[in-house]
Amino acid sequence: MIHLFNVSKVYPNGTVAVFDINLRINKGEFVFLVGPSGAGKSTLTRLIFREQLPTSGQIYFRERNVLRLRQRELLALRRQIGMVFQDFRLLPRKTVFENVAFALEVLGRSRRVIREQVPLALAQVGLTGKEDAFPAELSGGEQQRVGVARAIVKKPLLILADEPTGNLDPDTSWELMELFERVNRDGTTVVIATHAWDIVNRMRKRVVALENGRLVRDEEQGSYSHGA
Ligand SMILES: Nc1ncnc2c1ncn2[C@@H]1O[C@H](COP(=O)(O)OP(=O)(O)OP(=O)(O)O)[C@@H](O)[C@H]1O
Repeated sequence: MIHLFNVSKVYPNGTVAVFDINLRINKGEFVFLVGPSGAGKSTLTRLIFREQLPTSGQIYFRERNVLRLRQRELLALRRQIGMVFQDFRLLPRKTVFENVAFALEVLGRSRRVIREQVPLALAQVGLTGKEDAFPAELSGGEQQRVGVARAIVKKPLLILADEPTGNLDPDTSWELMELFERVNRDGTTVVIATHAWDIVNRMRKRVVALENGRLVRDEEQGSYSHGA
């Protein structure tokens, strides 16, 4: 599904954020992208979402070269990827329902589809009954579940989460991981950038480790040592 060939990213200030990465992620996989702060995890997720362009190398999403997409194809790519962020990025003046609905509105979905799909997504993340609440009225864990509902409501092929538990306590983090696991069991590919080593070690999933922008380890049922 995702294929990176010799991908490097050098920011304009000269920082080499990602260096010569080769990586293949297949449909249906659950992958943790780990590494210390500054290792290049966020940059890699931004490259896959094509929010950033690599300085060199090639990136394919479903056999399409994402560097050669026209505007329409770029929108199609983003429709197939649900992003989840550390800081939730909810719209504060919109309710839970409206936040999730917005993801479909920007895709031009009809009101009928929105009325049908938003409650389903909210039920999937366990937020039925919270439709009319505003983000500030929710706990961090609930806000992140809205973030996940917003990502899954588009029925993406891939969920790309950047440090999704960074603002959550351990119990809430676990609940979120169980949610990602359920989404993955239903067939969605899940890639999570994190330095939550305790969660990674308990989940026993594929672990791709970055250090100083380099891919240093790629293991099935991998682990991540504390402080690494
Ligand atoms: N827009 C930018 N301009 C210049 N340098 C950047 C930019 N974004 C990131 N960097 C640098 O690139 C390197 C990789 O950063 P990145 O955010 O990808 O790492 P990370 O592994 O996600 O870190 P963290 O866990 O702290 O989020 C770091 O040295 C960072 O300072």
